[in-house]
Amino acid sequence: MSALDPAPSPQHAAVLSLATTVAHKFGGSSLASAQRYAHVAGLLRGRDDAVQVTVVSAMQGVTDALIALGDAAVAGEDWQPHWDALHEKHRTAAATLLGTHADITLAWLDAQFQDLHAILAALTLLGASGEPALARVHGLGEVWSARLLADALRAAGDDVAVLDARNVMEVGRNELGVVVDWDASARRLAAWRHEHPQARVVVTGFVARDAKGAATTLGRNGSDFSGAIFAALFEAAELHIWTDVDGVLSADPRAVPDAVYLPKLSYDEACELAYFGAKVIHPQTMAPAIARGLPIVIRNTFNPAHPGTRIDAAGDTAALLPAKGLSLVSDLALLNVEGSGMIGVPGTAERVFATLHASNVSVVMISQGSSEHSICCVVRAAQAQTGRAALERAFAPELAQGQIQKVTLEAGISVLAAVGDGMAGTPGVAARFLGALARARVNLRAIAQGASERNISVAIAAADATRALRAAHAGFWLSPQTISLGVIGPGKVGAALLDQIAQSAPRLLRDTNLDLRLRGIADSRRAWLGEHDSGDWRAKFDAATPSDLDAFVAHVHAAHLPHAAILDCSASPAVAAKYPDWLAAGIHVITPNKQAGAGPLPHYHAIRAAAAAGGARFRYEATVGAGLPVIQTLRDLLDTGDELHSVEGIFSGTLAWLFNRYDGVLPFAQLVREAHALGYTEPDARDDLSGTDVARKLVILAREAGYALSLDDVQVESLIPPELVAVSAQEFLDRLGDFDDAMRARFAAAQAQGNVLRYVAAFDREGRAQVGLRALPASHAFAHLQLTDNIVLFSTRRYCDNPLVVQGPGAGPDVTAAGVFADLLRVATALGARV
Ligand SMILES: NC(=O)C1=CN([C@@H]2O[C@H](COP(=O)(O)OP(=O)(O)OC[C@H]3O[C@@H](n4cnc5c(N)ncnc54)[C@H](OP(=O)(O)O)[C@@H]3O)[C@@H](O)[C@H]2O)C=CC1
Ligand SMILES: N[C@@H](CC=O)C(=O)O
Repeated sequence: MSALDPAPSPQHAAVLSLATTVAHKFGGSSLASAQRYAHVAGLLRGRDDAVQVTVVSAMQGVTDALIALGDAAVAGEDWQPHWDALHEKHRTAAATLLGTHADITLAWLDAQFQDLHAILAALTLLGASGEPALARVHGLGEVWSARLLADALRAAGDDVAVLDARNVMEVGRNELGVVVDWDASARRLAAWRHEHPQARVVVTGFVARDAKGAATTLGRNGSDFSGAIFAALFEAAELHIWTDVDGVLSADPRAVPDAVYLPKLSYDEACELAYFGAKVIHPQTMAPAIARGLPIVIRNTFNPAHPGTRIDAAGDTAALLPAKGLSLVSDLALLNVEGSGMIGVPGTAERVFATLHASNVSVVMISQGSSEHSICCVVRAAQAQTGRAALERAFAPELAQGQIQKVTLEAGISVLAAVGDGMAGTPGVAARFLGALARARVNLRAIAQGASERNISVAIAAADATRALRAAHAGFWLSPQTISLGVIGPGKVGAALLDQIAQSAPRLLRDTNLDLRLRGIADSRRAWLGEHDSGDWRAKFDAATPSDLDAFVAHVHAAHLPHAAILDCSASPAVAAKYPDWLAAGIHVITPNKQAGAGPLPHYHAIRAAAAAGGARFRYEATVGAGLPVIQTLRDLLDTGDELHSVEGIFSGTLAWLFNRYDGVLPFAQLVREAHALGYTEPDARDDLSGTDVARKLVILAREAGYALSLDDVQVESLIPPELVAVSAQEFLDRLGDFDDAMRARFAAAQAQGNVLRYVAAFDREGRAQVGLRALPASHAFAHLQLTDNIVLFSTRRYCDNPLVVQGPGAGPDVTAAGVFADLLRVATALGARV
């Protein structure tokens, strides 16, 4: 075995090798003040480890202060005030922590600071040539920290040994970083242990010695590495890394507030997540633990009752979901070398990466298609220009010859990675990951998956990063599928919809993992914009402020949320005119407003085209038959290859209700007013009585069946007296009673023939469309409807002898809102929610 072998040899492990030896490592945030040292001491004393080895970082901020002191000394700047401050900080901490037991520690600290003073004075004279002394300075924080913690334990009555790692841990360096000389370190530890057999040992993190015995450090985050090394040297049963979080989360909680805590990870998963910025120890620091199969537990110093995240070889064998977590690296750039001269030529990849290596550019991700036409890699943004310049120099002859067409650099890149042992060998994981990103309209610049199948990484625009992270997190069911909702028109239908959402949202979140997040409500004059839908929407809307529709939609379509939907419950053509833009931007549109489905044909086509191109959904089931599945039934017939022969029925809840109730005695106008009050009519009841609303529904169905029908093509019988066509909606209701005689006469004539009056719509395959009042025999199916019942008869090639019938209540705020809500849930299902 070489002296610099990465794994500790068991025969040279420390003399005390007990299954109950537990190593602990506390970082600077756990040791930020006297109170925290006291807390850590109490935590350690509360454990029943047979042998307890505790590796400590410097007090929070001290290593940075020591580096600054050393730099100031080398630069010949005045370091004395900073030395004073650091000295005072430690004296104060010691005095507060130890109280009446502080004297000896204070004297020791004073001597330590005098030594530091002498080194700094020497560095001031030596300047840049004082590198070894600098390393000594940088590691002093751990020496002081170990003494403070040990003295706190001693003050409480414990027998504690302090191990200065500079006397034991011997390291060298190679191109990949620090290499431990396990044999030498183990020999020294055995000798030290012989002199210090205590069951409690406090060890300085971060610092070590080189082969010549000079002080050195393990570099940034070196204390974690120290923890793993000493856990291995002491042959501990476990290493507990104490930090300020409960454990590892499935994603950065700042970007994904719903990130979940992961109780178990395998070493491989921890390495993948750690590299991508999750709050885990650095992969390199885990190497000694991995080599020995030593479990690492990430724990929270401030919540020691929490079990934390356990990292070991097995990981979470009971995990049900394939992906454990998502991580994101930002501040990256994409370098691409592209050219037909690269195809089939061996050595190009070697040249690309050798060039980047020679320029000290670290490669984060690599992707090459099998055509070999281009090789792209992701690098740190700060190194990107250097990398591109180096590649252009290296490939200058090929660029000049045209064998390589270009070397490009694209800034503003992030890499998102899905990580999990369960991804390996599980078909569909990539589809789920990439599908979630596609539905959130995230464009992928490059993709990489290694043969371990444990990590799939995608390079994306940094601007999409948070949205992508949340979409993928929800796509793997690690967090709820979130849809940002904006409701336009909190009138009768809109209010009912808002009430239904408020009532159902908690259950949907709990049972189906769907997070319907109401973030805006607008009418024609004002809007409430917010972040979350908890609380009474009416109270929120009472506080609405003047707003325009564009600002409202921009808020709802937040970049950080994966999906957005506008629920338009107005009857406004101006709002419907915006649908193509919204759909093109990826916003789903769900509406009972017929102005789009039955509006001008070019506009209708623009809506369809925008939805098809952008991938956003346009759902408008509630426009025909309110909550009844009319459009969906027609779609199902056609999608399965049937042909529409005709459609006929009663499409107006208002008119159905009016003619079901009208008996020639009750004033017709009174019934119209009642229908309006009950919320059956359109905002302007003339839309119903004029037949326009029915004609719109017929146009919507005809268009669904593939006919380019417009409202002008429909033969419409209006029930509006000509005198009331141009008056206001209210005046119409007020004066309609003046014209009751005409309706009474019509009713009497029908009744005399044994008929009933029904307002009927009909369309046939020749494109003939008409709506109007008909006198039908009392035996007719349309004569036996109840209340607001609609009835729609589809005659098709399959349903030719007997039509397919959809029947039920076709108007009213509650049923209409339910139809809109059901459309929203269908969209959510298409987005991956388990509704
Ligand atoms: N009632 C029913 O049974 C059915 C209704 N529908 C459809 O549902 C929709 C709503 O009907 P209903 O709730 O009865 O109507 P209401 O008149 O009760 O509500 C309409 C809402 O839209 C708002 N609104 C109007 N114009 C605009 C605009 N330009 N921008 C933003 N908001 C606007 C209104 O607010 P304000 O004017 O104060 O700004 C009001 O809040 C209609 O399209 C209707 O055809 C569909 C099927 C059945
Ligand atoms: N006013 C309409 C409402 C539904 O579209 C009707 O009465 O049917």
